[in-house]
Amino acid sequence: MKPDVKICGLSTPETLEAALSRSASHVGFVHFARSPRHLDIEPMADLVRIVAGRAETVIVTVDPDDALIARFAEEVMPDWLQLHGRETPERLAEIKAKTGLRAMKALPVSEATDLDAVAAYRDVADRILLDSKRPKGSNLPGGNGVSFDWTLLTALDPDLAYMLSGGIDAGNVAEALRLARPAGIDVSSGVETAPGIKDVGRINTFFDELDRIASEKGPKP
Ligand SMILES: O=C(O)c1ccccc1N[C@@H]1O[C@H](COP(=O)(O)O)[C@@H](O)[C@H]1O
Repeated sequence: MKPDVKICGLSTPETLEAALSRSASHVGFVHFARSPRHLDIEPMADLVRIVAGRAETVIVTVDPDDALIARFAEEVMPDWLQLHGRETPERLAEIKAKTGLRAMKALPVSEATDLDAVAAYRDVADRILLDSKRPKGSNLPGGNGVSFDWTLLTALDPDLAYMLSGGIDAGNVAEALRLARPAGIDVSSGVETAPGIKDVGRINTFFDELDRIASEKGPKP
């Protein structure tokens, strides 16, 4: 089955259109002040309006308080909140109840035991996102463009439909899909020319590679 493809950290109408025209299943917008991809509520709402149902929309945020989640729900109206902080399973349930939005919980992975956290979240999160752990020296919990050892994921319950992120790009997505078999992949730095600068050419190259992978898997005459 074709994986979901989320292009994250979009901030311009041109790059958003590029992702939509190549049938991204999800498009993501970051609200985190320290991020080079940070968008305030109003510009984020403008981009979500452009999407107009052509893909699922995701706000990426970190430990949001109640006032912020209320603004997301009322002023941006995305389909999903991606929670990339230290939100507990209880807080996740509370955020879902307060907003009525679906929640994707990012869990940081660098070693096998990090996957133990999946059990606590899988019943409350609508999707688990397995991302690389923050590298030393970075002040961002995600969007660092680094990958982790995807062979660790072979130990996961095969029924877990998770998203994979962290340093995925056109050069390694075939290997990511082969080793990790995720239900979806999530890409940000891998389609940028510099942190926060998405590139239409790189977005197209990424989807070209996905098309190539799909054609290799297609039925042989
Ligand atoms: O992109 C950011 O700046 C960011 C900030 C705070 C939390 C998460 C963030 N990004 C998310 O991290 C993953 C992996 O990104 P990458 O492909 O390794 O650059 C992805 O979900 C981003 O949206």
